[in-house]
Amino acid sequence: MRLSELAYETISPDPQIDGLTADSRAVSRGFLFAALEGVKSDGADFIPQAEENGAAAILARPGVRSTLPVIEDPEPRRRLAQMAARFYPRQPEVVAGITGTNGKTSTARFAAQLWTLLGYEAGSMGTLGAQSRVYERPLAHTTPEPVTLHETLDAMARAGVTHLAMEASSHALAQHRPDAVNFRVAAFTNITQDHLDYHASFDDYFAAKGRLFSQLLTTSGTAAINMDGEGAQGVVEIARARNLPTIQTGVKGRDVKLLSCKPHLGGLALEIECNGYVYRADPPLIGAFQAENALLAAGIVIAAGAKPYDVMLQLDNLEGAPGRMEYITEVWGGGVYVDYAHTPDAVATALAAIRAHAPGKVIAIIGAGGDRDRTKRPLMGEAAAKYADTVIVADDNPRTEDPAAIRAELMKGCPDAKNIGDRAEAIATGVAMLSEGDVLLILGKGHEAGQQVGDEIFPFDDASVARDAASDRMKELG
Ligand SMILES: CC(=O)N[C@H]1[C@@H](OP(=O)(O)OP(=O)(O)OC[C@H]2O[C@@H](n3ccc(=O)[nH]c3=O)[C@H](O)[C@@H]2O)O[C@H](CO)[C@@H](O)[C@@H]1O[C@H](C)C(=O)N[C@@H](C)C(=O)N[C@H](CCC(=O)O)C(=O)O
Ligand SMILES: Nc1ncnc2c1ncn2[C@@H]1O[C@H](COP(=O)(O)OP(=O)(O)OP(=O)(O)O)[C@@H](O)[C@H]1O
Ligand SMILES: N[C@H](CCC[C@H](N)C(=O)O)C(=O)O
Ligand SMILES: [Mg+2]
Repeated sequence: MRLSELAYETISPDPQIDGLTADSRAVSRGFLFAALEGVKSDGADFIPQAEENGAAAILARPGVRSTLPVIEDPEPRRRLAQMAARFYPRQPEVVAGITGTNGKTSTARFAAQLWTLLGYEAGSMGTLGAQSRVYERPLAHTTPEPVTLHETLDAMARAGVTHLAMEASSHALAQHRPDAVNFRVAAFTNITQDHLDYHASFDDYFAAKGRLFSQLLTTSGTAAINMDGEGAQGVVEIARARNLPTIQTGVKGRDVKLLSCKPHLGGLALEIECNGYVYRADPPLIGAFQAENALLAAGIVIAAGAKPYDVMLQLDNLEGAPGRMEYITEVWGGGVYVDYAHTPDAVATALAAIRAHAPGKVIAIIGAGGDRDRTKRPLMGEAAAKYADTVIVADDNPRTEDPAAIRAELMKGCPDAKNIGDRAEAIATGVAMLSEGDVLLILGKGHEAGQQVGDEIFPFDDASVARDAASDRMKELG
């Protein structure tokens, strides 16, 4: 493709472009290099390296110099997204974007499952990677940077995926990563505190999420909104200002209304009103909050054109996402579960929810990642102290921070907690406390397969460590 076709402007000379990237280290001969200002460095400083690696053109903010043809744009991130979408032009026919602090991954998986059950070739993209029956790819980000994003969308569409549910993280929305995706549906789970290390204020955080509805959702699109989620009203207002139809779900929902939710040992007994009819469903999902995500997923699928009746009949068949309230093993009549709660609201929600599935004590392991929002740590500790009978504070991806200091910040909210940095030891300690009817809920890492210390990632999987600890404990008990 010529630079002029990629950039949609007349330019001379007009070189052939064979690829594009925002990382000078990934530049090959014939590539366009997008020089972007980041948090740590300025991509413009790497133009000489890109030139040396054989770049054919540069995209940069006005005033940046190079010996190569330069496409100047005051919003180079958005322009890169548009170029990536031209370079990798295919997208699944229906793409639903899902934003919110908690529940994106679960909702994306549920929507993809519902579409698949209805006979569509469907997929999901997000924290668990790009997944579908016909195409899979691991991803480093929940919402990848635009080149990887459009390469993946293109590959999925070529493989036959027609319906895709993808997570849109607030970082991605603030950085215009998904700006060139054709969103037919935009969905909102909730907004509570997270990522205040990156967004200057809570209002900024909401504004980033709001972009999905105010700017990225197409004018013929529909907003699906979990009305029980914090912040839902703000999203309804954005949709109203654009005259966009909404599908409102949840107890407070108008279109897919939750009449009752009764958690039992193996799942959730739901009563739902939709389109004038009442439906009963009993999906094997743990945690009443999963009903919000399941109904929002139903709202997405209905917004994309499926018949409400067909969708409602499939809710029984939903399966939880890996690492989200996932049952792992049993010890002495007590259950061990793994969950991905890493915000104050998620810790509170997950622990409150597990009670309904646990007649005995609730033991929680919590941790908080390094190089992330520090102000959420004591609040996570407080939530754990409030909703669990016993709390153990353990390490969770300390990254470049001092793990003991992170734990001390968590402990401010739960001073009576046990402080056990080593995560395997913390899990073994939790397992040893279990008796009949109790639950150990290991929070924060969910599906993750590693513990990041400094720049190194050591293999670590909560589920398999818990299984080993449980089998050791059972041997010990004879
Ligand atoms: C805060 C954030 O989102 N940072 C992302 C951002 O980094 P940055 O702006 O700091 O980049 P930088 O290091 O300053 O570099 C600026 C530019 O120079 C380029 N560069 C840099 C060095 C070099 O030698 N050559 C070069 O060209 C970089 O590629 C970049 O384009 O751009 C980088 C390149 O695309 C990303 O890898 C990086 O993600 C970091 C690693 C990250 O951890 N991001 C997380 C917080 C994130 O995005 N998370 C959300 C989900 C969060 C959630 O919902 O829970 C996600 O969608 O995954
Ligand atoms: N609707 C909800 N309301 C409150 N908490 C929820 C909800 N759904 C999920 N959670 C909690 O949030 C955790 C993360 O869920 P999930 O992975 O689906 O969210 P996410 O938004 O994709 O998170 P991330 O931003 O890390 O990708 C769950 O493990 C659970 O503890
Ligand atoms: N997407 C989230 C994941 C957090 C998971 C937790 N295990 C941590 O490392 O903080 C983030 O990057 O903030
Ligand atoms: Mg996610």
